[in-house]
Amino acid sequence: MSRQFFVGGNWKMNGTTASNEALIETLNGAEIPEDVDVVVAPPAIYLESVRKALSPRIAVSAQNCYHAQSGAFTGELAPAMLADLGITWTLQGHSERREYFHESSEFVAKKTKFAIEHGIKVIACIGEKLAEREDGTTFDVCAAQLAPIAEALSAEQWADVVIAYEPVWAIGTGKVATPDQAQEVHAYIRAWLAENVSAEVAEATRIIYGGSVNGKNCNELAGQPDIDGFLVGGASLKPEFVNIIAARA
Ligand SMILES: CCCS(=O)(=O)CCC(=O)O
Repeated sequence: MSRQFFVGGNWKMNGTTASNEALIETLNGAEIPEDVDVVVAPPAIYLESVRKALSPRIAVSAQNCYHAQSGAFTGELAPAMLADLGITWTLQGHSERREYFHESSEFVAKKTKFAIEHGIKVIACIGEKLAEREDGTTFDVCAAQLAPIAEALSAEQWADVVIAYEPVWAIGTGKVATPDQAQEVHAYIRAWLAENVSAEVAEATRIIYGGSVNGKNCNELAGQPDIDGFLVGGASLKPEFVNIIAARA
């Protein structure tokens, strides 16, 4: 089976109305290959304006959303609100939320399931810290982060999931995993899915790489058999994001 390439841009906590307008103009003018799904994830405050201004060829994602549709959850947003704005994706479990907001893998799984049950697809982020890689526990960490998600979802719900592998030591550092390093973990993740979910889910699920992807390293990474795309940070805020989208083409 060939999996549709997937390129996400995580704007994180960046942007102004002026810089967003300039980036959207670039993206709206870009020729996007038919065999690539493209999603951008602006900060929550800009979701509505970005959705309204951006070509429908590009989907829009939240960077997080809660496991409730309303209630006393100050600062959170609900899947229903995303759907109301035409937002079709959300990130879940980004390492910065695990680190700074102490999100457990069980909490990430609960939010992932709730989002999918309410019509929002999920980019589920997993990945090891530098110390865990140096200790040789990368696979154990990824397995521990995947297990609650596998426990929570039905096989059918995996159709609404993209897994983003993010070696935390490569995020925003300029250090990028080598293609071999990334491929090794992606292959492990796919094998883990085959063993713990199903062969069909393992084959169909996009596993994308995130961690200092840019216009220079994207092609070699895209050539790896189990790298089905990217979740791009800083470079997604620049015109070079268009080159990264075309990496597979
Ligand atoms: C899988 C998450 C990757 S991300 O969204 O943090 C972008 C990576 C980077 O900033 O280098």
